Amino acid sequence: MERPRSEAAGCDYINEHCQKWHNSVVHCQWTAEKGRILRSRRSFKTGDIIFREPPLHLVSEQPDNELFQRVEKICRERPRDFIFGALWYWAALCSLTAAHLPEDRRLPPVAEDVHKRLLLLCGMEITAGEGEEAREAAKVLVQEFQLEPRCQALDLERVLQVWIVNCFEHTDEPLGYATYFLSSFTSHSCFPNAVWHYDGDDFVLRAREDIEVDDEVTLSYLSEESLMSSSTARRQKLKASKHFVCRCERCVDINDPCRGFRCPRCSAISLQLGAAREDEVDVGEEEMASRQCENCHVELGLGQAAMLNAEEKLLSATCAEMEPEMGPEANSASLLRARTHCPRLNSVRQHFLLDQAWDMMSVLHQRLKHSEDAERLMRRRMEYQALAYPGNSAHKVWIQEAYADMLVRHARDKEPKETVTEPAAAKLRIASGVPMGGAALVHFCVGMSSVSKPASKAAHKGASVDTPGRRSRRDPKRSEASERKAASRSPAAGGFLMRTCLRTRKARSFSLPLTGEAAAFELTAVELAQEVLIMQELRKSDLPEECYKLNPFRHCWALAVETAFLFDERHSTKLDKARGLLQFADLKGLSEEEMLAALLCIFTVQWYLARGCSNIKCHEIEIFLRILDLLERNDEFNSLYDDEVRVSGWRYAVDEEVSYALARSSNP
Ligand SMILES: C[S@@+](CC[C@H](N)C(=O)[O-])C[C@H]1O[C@@H](n2cnc3c(N)ncnc32)[C@H](O)[C@@H]1O
Repeated sequence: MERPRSEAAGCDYINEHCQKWHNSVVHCQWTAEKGRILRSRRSFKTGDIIFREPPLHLVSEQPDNELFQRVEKICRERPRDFIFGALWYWAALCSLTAAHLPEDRRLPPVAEDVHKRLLLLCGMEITAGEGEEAREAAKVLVQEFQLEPRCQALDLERVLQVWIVNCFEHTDEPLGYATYFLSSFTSHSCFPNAVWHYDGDDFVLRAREDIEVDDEVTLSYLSEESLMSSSTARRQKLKASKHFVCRCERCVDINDPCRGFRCPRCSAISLQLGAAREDEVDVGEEEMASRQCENCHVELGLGQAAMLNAEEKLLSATCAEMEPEMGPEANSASLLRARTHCPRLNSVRQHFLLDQAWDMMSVLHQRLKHSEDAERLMRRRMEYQALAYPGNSAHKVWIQEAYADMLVRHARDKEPKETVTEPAAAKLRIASGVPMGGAALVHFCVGMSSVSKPASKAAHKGASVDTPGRRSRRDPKRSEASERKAASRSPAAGGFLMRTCLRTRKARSFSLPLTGEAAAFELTAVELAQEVLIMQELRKSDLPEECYKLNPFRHCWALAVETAFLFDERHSTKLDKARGLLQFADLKGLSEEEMLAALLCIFTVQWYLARGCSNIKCHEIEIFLRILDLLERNDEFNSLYDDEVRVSGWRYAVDEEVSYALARSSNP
């Protein structure tokens, strides 16, 4: 009798595993469209941890190991057969069981159950069929390491495929790869409701949007930037790298807000002419000709379709032409050409290629000191992106940050530097919608900490944009560390640095219980203080000299000033409080870390409240209250203040503001 599909696909085993280790928070299910998927068994709020799991298997380069050296040598000598880096093959060799290995066991074996779970990742139990054959590389390695008769080339080929499809880059030096079990059954979506990050070795999956019971849990295999491109472009990318056609809700929508065209007949912007349908990875001219504009309902026709295609190609060529000129030595010839071409593109509208062109054009404009043009293009990018992607997006925030930085830079170019003080700069940032350089922290420290900022095209031509690759076949030569280094040199790298720190050293700080159980609260004042130190780094270049004079809290002071300006009407009170805190710390020897931490929290919460953000129930408030707890218990601190400004007074004020903001957000 044929086994039920779910059992054949290992779903029963996966669900038992999930019950044992993850309290059945998700349920694995077989679907004809996507294979095994995970459905949520409970609801999650944005930022909540869905589950965390340790690696199933970790493998690193071992430059001193003679066996690893042999693999490296073979890779060097036979590049046609060994198309991946040596670590991929080493990982496969290190994934065999004792039963596969020769008696001498010089290769480290894995336990039987680890091997079984590794094979399940690729659905080997389902797919391994007759006619399956190992490739040359596996055959060569089996011979080289004398693995036969215990291990056949096909056995090695299978574990190699497991690594290729399911690998996460884990460490930089030495380069190390990891596989995870449950996480590997999460489907991709171009509108994902989850996001992952590391916490030490653990893989942590968090809600990126609110998730309801029975919702499928998805994450993005594409970079944040790629999520801004058209359904056809996204599908092409996934097809090329992961060999499947995406059927997520954005890809199957008959509207594609990333590939809009102006209808040649009625002039309205149509989002349907270029949207992918069914399993299309491309919408050819003929297919487009048969499409109707959703506004005038007239079929496009071949002639008009050819014109739209020609315009799109011209735009694509213009982008390609500009890209090589984005390095530091760039001249403005490509800008002149782009400026000539782009206005001719009357029909390409609400289109991701335009967004890319504006990106490069704004950088070039900036270099030529055409500040108004540069700003205008950034605003158009923000408009495009607001429509293009419907949810939380790190990419949107990066662009806003870059725009805010640009406004400040331009103001300082125009006026004597000292007149654009930090408070004035803060005001400019407010106008841009992102008042503080660390806005990405506020929005994304929970949900988006796994997402790297792509290196600026202008500063780092050719830097990878699809990072970090979930299951990506990354070029192992380009380590994450080198990308990070490159990106940190770019002008708008602040958010990136911050996220990188969160992801690598500090992810733990943000694994806060959003439910409010103080016992499980893991954040320490020192960890928060580290955050402030990162902020200091980001801000050094921006701060006016006088801010630095207030040693030892100079950067915090500048932050205080800036924050105070976010609350114009309460300016003096906040400033006084900040000053009081600093004096207190200075005189009474409260640890610098605690003070810095308190300040950061206060500012973050204030910022949040000022924006009337409906999400305020989340961790910022908890951090703040926790710090207040610390301070409240400190009698010396309290004795310095009269009743009005005592910590308990602050707590009361925060409670009030929280209720007010909550009421406002539910009653706009
Ligand atoms: C890492 S696996 C996820 C688990 C997989 N469903 C399984 O059963 O092993 C990635 C594979 O899942 C399927 N998949 C994931 N997301 C998909 C999507 N949005 N549309 C179609 N197929 C998808 C594709 O077959 C893809 O190669």
